[in-house]
Amino acid sequence: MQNESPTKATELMQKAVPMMLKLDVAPTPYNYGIWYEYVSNRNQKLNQIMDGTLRKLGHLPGFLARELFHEFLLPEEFQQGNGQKEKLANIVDQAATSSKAMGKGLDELNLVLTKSRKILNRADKAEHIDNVINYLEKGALAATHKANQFNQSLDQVHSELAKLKAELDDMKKQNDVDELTQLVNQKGFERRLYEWLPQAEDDISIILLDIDNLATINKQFGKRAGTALIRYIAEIIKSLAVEKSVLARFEGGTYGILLNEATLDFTHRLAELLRLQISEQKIRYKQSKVHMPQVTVSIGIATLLGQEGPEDFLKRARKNLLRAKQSGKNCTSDR
Ligand SMILES: Nc1nc2c(ncn2[C@@H]2O[C@H](COP(=O)(O)OP(=O)(O)OP(=O)(O)O)[C@@H](O)[C@H]2O)c(=O)[nH]1
Repeated sequence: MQNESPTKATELMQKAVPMMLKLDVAPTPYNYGIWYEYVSNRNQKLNQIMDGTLRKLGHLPGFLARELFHEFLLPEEFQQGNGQKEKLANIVDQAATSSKAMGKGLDELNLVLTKSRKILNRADKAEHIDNVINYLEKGALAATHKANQFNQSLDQVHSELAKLKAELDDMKKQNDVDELTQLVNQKGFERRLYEWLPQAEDDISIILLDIDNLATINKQFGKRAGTALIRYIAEIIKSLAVEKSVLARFEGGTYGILLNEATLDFTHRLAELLRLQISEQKIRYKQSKVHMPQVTVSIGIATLLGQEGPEDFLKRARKNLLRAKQSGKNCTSDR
């Protein structure tokens, strides 16, 4: 569920509640959540499934509502079960209770209106009209009271959702960080790649960089030295400070750099700059006077082609990295 403005949320609720009442849908948190999403019309797949089921069965079974809620409304982080899920379910529960009350209020108001119409049809004295006016006034007042309560509860739901969203954003950030280097991890890199691609207007490029012979370095100088080297290369990558980029470490000595507004030519030059900078480093062993042998990296680059999807794009960069390794290492390959 997105963080709507109160006006928009009220609008959606006012659409969802009558539909739920018409189809006699139980106001459970799951139902409330998916019907709210349904009327927002922003999730085509969910709407298709719901339309298809309603066509076939005439109603939406409870178990399906629960499954749809989990599949379409709970982001991955909520599903990891760290209290967020319950918090969200409570919020939905709270909103469902107030939407039920609002639904009842609307029903009562409808009843008042129907009765008033009947009385008016038969009214032939001024005092009848007076009675209808009083009756309508009372009905409208009661409905306004319920609507106010409903709006208050919506405000509360919104502030709680905003809190939850901030918690979730923090969690996402923490989940995306590689502890060793403080760069983004592979999952974070891929997440950005999936976010960037659909709205890509300019050239998007990937640099995949891998330390050459890390296994040998580990063997010769120890794993701690190898790990220190992984951190050191990460610092060199950070020092590039390229705008609109995502700097990541995947695993071992492999790094990924995602660049926005970067042509193949620019990316190639940047990759070569990095490669040369790394190969020129004189790295001392355990802060002694002994230097490690020259440390080199191999690089594969790729620039997004037309309608290419994120997986194929990344696969192409990996292929080019492999080609660089197979061409004798310490070089950059873009095909
Ligand atoms: N020191 C250290 N080594 C790691 C870490 N993670 C993975 N490795 C090691 O990195 C090595 C990577 O080995 P390979 O993938 O064979 O690559 P390589 O030896 O660098 O050889 P090429 O990539 O072909 O140049 C493996 O020996 C892993 O055990 C880490 O966090 N620290």
